[in-house]
Amino acid sequence: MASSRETAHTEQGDFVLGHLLAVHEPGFGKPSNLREPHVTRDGTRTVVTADVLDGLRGRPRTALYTATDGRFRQVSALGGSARSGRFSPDGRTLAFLADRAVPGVFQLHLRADGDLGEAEPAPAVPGTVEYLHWSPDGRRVLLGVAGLGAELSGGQGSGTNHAADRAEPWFPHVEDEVGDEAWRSLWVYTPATGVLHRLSPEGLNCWEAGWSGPDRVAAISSTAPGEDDWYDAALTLIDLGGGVRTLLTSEVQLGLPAGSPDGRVVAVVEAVCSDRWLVAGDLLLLDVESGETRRIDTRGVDVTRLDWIDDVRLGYLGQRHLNSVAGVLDTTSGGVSEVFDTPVACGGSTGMHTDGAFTADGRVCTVHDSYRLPPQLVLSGEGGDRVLASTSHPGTDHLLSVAGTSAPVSWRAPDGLEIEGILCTPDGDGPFPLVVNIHGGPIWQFRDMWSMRSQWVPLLVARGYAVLNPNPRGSSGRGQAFAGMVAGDMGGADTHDILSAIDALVDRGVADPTRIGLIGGSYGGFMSSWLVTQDDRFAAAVPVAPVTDWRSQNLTSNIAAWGARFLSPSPDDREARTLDRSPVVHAGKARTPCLNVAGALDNCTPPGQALEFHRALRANGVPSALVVYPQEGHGVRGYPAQIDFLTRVLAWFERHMPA
Ligand SMILES: CSCC[C@H](NC=O)C(=O)N[C@@H](Cc1ccccc1)C(=O)O
Repeated sequence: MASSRETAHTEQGDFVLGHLLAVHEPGFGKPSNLREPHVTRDGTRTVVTADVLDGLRGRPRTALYTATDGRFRQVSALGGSARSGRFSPDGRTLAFLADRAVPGVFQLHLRADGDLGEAEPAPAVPGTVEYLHWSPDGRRVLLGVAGLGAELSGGQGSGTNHAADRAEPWFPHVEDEVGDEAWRSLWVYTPATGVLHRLSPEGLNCWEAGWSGPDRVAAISSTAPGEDDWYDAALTLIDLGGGVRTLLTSEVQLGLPAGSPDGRVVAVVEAVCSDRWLVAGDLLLLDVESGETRRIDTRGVDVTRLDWIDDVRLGYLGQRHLNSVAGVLDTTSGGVSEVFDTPVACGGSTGMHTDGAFTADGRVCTVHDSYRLPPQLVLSGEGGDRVLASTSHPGTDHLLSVAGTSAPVSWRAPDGLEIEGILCTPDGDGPFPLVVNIHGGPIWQFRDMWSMRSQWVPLLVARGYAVLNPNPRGSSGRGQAFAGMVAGDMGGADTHDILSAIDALVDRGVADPTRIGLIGGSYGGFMSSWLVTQDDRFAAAVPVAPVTDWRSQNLTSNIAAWGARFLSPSPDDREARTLDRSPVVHAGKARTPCLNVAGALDNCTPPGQALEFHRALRANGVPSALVVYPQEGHGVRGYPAQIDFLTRVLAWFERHMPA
């Protein structure tokens, strides 16, 4: 095992570094993960955001690419990062976000067709632009702007935007009245006049918005800017004069607002959610004049993306069981026709959920990836899939040569409910030592994705471990009733969904019952800590960014109110649940060696959570190590921290349950 002071020069350290270099070095400077696929309505031009690693240091920058003649070509050569490319409705101007002036602070840039020079920056907004949308008439651009003190969601890495980076090292962390920099606002830029103006009024925090006709915007907004306030946000309509009208509130969460080009209908997704911007659920249509709401039958698809093709046709993408689905809804008749239904993850490896954009004739531009398919940009339609360009290179070939294979699996929970997942196995016959990789959220979903979205999965398979990626109740893709089963029962029935998976894989000869391990981040970190207190079969566990004590989590997290409500919807038994679902309270029952990992800058699951469980395990004589990365938030994202983290993960499993 590596010492606490260094990870270099261990066998695992050498292996991890060699593995990462073999996988990434051939791709240095090239597009790797792809997200935000976009296409002109005539289908002739595409743009996509890609991660670009220049070396194993820091975090990847992002760049914009288009696909021509089967290859990716970088769209803009501005320094820094660029993302969120969107063509104007006539396809002639590309708008995108770039942080050329101040790293991490994104501003709007525009490049017109036939313009040989670099893109021109629009006037700067006070903050960083998170997303942009062209108005349906192409005259204006809507900008979603986060103040530099606005909180980031767990999926964004937690912490705040940039205020902390600018402070001197001696400067204290201050929590006081909410300042202007904490808010999210909407701005409108008119390219023809060069005028930029703020649209949303003071006191309205706009999390997400889209146009509703050329003169109004549909927004998900709340009256306070804290991360917890998102869970109660309403759908509002804001006109260009700043007038605000509430269209819809919900018992659960609302997201992905998108108005029809003529402004008569607003589409929105209603879903039970655990994390901001991770929205997968029911499609609702609201008549703006009458306020009448229709729930659309999308045939079991949890909708994750909306794109109006014209005033009547609404394109949507989403997830059904383990598949990605795209369809077109005729909003007049309510009929849907599906464009594809595929086991390939469409944008899942980085974009969290299925994503894509539609052409006028109903084709879909999306990113295909699976455990054995490096991400590629694809245009899909009636004639099948046309691959526009692929991110494969000798490094991805190397990964495929060591990463084994993936397959969908299912099993029955003790109450008879069928649960699904993706099993990754090394070459050869089992039984294998098994690591159960538990996803975060809890409302999210594993699909068959490139690396299963974590470098540790192919790394463990390369060293002889099978890795099960389960979707217990509470996961997306099975409808809102299934997702909602975890609300009010975290660590309840989902515990048995995972234990029954292990029983099934042992029975099937896949897993060796003496070598079962756990790993997971965020909610997956909670479940990894929780499971070792509920069952003694685990040989090793690596909880990352976990919740281990709901009482202190509820006092220190920036999503404390969400946690309390998800523990129990009824305040009456919340106190009892806070105790009996906290791993620290049950640490005396644990026997499993745990490697507890956290980021010092994590506001979502603060590092004290990992510390508490580590100390509680030690107090009970259970082998435990604590690793806190000083520059990381929610999850371990930067290099060289990732090299260190992966080395410690591998060393922990190889020490306690060798393959
Ligand atoms: C993919 S699940 C996303 C929701 C999750 N929140 C809580 O469970 C989350 O924010 N996950 C982040 C951060 C993370 C990654 C790896 C290990 C720990 C945390 C993410 O998956 O990027």
